[in-house]
Amino acid sequence: MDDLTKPVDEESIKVTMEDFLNALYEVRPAFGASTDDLERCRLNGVVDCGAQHEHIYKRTMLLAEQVRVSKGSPLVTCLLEGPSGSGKTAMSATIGIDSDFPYVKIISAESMIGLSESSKCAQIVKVFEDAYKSPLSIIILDDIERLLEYVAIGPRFSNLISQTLLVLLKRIPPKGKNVLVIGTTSEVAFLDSIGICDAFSVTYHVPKLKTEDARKVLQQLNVFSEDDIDAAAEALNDTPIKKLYMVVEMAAQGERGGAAEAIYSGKAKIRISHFYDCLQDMVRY
Ligand SMILES: Nc1ncnc2c1ncn2[C@@H]1O[C@H](COP(=O)(O)OP(=O)(O)OP(=O)(O)O)[C@@H](O)[C@H]1O
Repeated sequence: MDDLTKPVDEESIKVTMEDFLNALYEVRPAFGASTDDLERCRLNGVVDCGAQHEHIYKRTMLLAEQVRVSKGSPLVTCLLEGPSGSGKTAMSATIGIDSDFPYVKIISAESMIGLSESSKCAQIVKVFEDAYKSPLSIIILDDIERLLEYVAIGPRFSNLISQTLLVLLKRIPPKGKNVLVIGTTSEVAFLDSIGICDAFSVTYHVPKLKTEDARKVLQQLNVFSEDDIDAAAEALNDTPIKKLYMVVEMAAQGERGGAAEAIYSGKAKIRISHFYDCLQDMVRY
């Protein structure tokens, strides 16, 4: 409004349904399980990745159950460590969703990009403070080494964030508030060296897939013919689930591209020779 002497056009200052909806989506509640964030960590859905993954999932769900009924230990902390791409974040997100806890938040480096060290600390503390207001909470500290700004050369990391995490991992929540903290890392030796591993009550190793695990995943994806599935699984021995998805997706495009739809709808299958070629291309990714 440039000219304040003009009569007010009432139509233009009315709040419309569109304004209301925009505001509603803009203001995100601090509480509640952030299901969208969690779902984004498992865009491929969830497939059965074999016995070891299943075992860790069950054990961590038991910890969530322990937190739910606990009177005496309001804080349980669990570290999932393993090679990059082995499925640690997806598993934590699945536990966050399946636990049905009223407050589930994931703290990741992506959500704090560009922030200063002290702002990151403040944000991490805020998530814990919010959790202390809910009777049951899960906090996922994703890729702890990245939260700590760890660089292998040096090695360098943020001592401020590391000290903050150490305090939070040991701070007992207020009476009647129970918290499960799940941390993930692919740099367990580094976390051990700065005492963060010791701050967790339990640590589980999330491994790469073995031949039989890869076979299970490939069977569920249903993109190879029965004759080729064993050979493909054999070639994928000791592969992280992330790499398996990547190579299958590449191979599903076909040699000339455009084959993915037919393959994922079950009308065609991936040619094993093309699959080997794609795998070879990904010696390191
Ligand atoms: N059980 C599963 N079913 C289907 N897809 C999965 C499963 N586990 C992991 N994935 C997929 O594999 C990819 C890598 O998983 P994720 O990010 O959880 O690995 P990570 O171990 O946390 O990796 P990083 O250490 O690099 O963070 C993701 O795209 C995820 O969707």
